[in-house]
Amino acid sequence: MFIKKIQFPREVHIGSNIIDSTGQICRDLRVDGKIIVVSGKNTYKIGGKSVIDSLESNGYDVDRIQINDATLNSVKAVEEKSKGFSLIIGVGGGKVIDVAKLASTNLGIDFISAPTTGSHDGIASPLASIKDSNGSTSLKAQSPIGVIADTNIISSAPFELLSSGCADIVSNYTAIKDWQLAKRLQNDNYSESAAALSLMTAKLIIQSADSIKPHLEESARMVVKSLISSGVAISIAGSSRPASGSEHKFSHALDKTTSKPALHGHQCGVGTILIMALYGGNWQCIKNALKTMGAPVNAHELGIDEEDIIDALTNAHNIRKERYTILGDRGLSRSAAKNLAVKTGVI
Ligand SMILES: NC(=O)C1=CN([C@@H]2O[C@H](COP(=O)(O)OP(=O)(O)OC[C@H]3O[C@@H](n4cnc5c(N)ncnc54)[C@H](OP(=O)(O)O)[C@@H]3O)[C@@H](O)[C@H]2O)C=CC1
Ligand SMILES: O=C(CO)COP(=O)(O)O
Ligand SMILES: [Zn+2]
Repeated sequence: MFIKKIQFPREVHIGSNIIDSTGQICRDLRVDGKIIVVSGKNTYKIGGKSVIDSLESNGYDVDRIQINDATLNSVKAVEEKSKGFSLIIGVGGGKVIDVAKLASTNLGIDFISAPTTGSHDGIASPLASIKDSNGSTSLKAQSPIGVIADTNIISSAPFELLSSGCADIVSNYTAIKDWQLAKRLQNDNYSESAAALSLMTAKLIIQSADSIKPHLEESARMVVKSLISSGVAISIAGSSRPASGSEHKFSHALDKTTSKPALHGHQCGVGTILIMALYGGNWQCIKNALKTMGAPVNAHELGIDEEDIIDALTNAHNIRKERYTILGDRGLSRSAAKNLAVKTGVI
């Protein structure tokens, strides 16, 4: 019998200074036992410390661990330190949330996601993107039991982090095209509702591009809600397919090739321009929307060498070969990649 399991967060809290209510939220969620807080070097000071203060003032026994990258080594380190704890809270960007999410899954304990940026759509999703020698692997994990998104912290972060989240959502456009193609050519599992939610979220963010402004809590709130909704689409699908296609393969390939990668969402945004052009779609509309949101639209704005863009385009099909996309099994030739990048103004 075919059984499908879909997990969603039980509670989502979005608001100004909501991070200071973490302890009470954990009490309301009936969290019992010791809690460990995972954060990064910057995000400990930005949010981790407030989370710990709030938990301690609500009587919790708390410890913390800092991680620097989203690798299996970091996941192992968190697992080692979290034995005997009943909940992991990830306070940070995508890297921290993915590591905390996967470690909690492996230990069989609960997880709360406390994003300090609106930079990626893994905030509420049940998947973790882990960096490895293949570039990146999307691993099944669990959804958070709760999301605590402090709009004061998120809107105070550098604006590029928020525009990166917007671009990560815009990339749903080409992700869905690839998913539909894989359904037609490979009979891949496809969910109409996940695809519709993912596409609607991308359309809404493009329609609202004008109102996404730096340091405005209302903008942060809108982007976070969209990121959560994109994460829900991922939950329904049970895979990142509604939010990750060949434009993401391009970004993961860039992470491998370039010495100084740009933000995940920004790379995916530029990938979306390129892949939309490959589909013969309205790439100019994608480009204009990204510009309006303040996201990069070319190699120069990404701070990446033009040659690295071509390398990533020609290597992208080798990332996650099992995931069928318009890049097919052979990918782009160097000359085709160059033509595409020149045509779209990416180089
Ligand atoms: N699981 C999923 O479904 C998804 C996962 N991802 C993954 O997420 C990652 C990308 O996330 P992203 O957030 O861009 O990258 P990072 O987590 O690497 O964060 C980028 C930088 O921003 C810093 N930072 C975070 N919050 C703030 C803040 N409020 N103010 C100032 N600096 C801050 C971080 O500090 P610090 O050093 O403290 O961490 C880090 O240096 C990728 O690994 C990607 O693959 C993306 C989409 C979906
Ligand atoms: O980045 C993601 C969705 O935005 C997750 O996708 P991946 O499966 O490509 O890591
Ligand atoms: Zn992404």
